[in-house]
Amino acid sequence: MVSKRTDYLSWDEYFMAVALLSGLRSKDPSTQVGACVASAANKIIGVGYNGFPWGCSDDDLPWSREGEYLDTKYPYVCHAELNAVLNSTVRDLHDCRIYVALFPCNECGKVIIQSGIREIIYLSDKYKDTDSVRAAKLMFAKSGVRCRRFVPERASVLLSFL
Ligand SMILES: Nc1ccn([C@H]2C[C@H](O)[C@@H](COP(=O)(O)O)O2)c(=O)n1
Ligand SMILES: [Zn+2]
Repeated sequence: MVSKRTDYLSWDEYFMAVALLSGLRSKDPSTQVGACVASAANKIIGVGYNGFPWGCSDDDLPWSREGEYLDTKYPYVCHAELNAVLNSTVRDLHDCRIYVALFPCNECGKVIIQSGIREIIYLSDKYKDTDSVRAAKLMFAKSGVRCRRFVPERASVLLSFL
């Protein structure tokens, strides 16, 4: 009898890989973030990546990190989590989880909580010492939104077009 494959992706690996793949669409030169919303039944409900809003050309607005606030990307860029929630095929995200490459900021934290998402699975927490992430964690704790770090059991997932 032929046995089934054993090295298939776990649900966590699958949704995190989709999040990371989505992040490859980002034009941000320094940090590319992708996010994937999954339902309790393990269906993909929405994906997103960080980028400028509709109608705001990637070539017109600044991608700088430093300088006058209005000359940086920060006031303009939509975060991956916001886009994943807004791109969702259903409006009610109760009991969904979101996979994201980078721990959510406070603004996305509010969106995640209000959408009904119950769990955040993140890869990096590189901005953990910022007030934004501290505020997000405080809100998640109060709202009962669980947060857990994705602990990889394999170093990479290979995609090949050849
Ligand atoms: N959870 C997050 C955090 C950040 N982003 C976006 C916002 C920017 O485009 C970029 C961060 O840029 P950096 O300050 O590292 O140059 O990542 C996001 O989508 N989700
Ligand atoms: Zn954010």
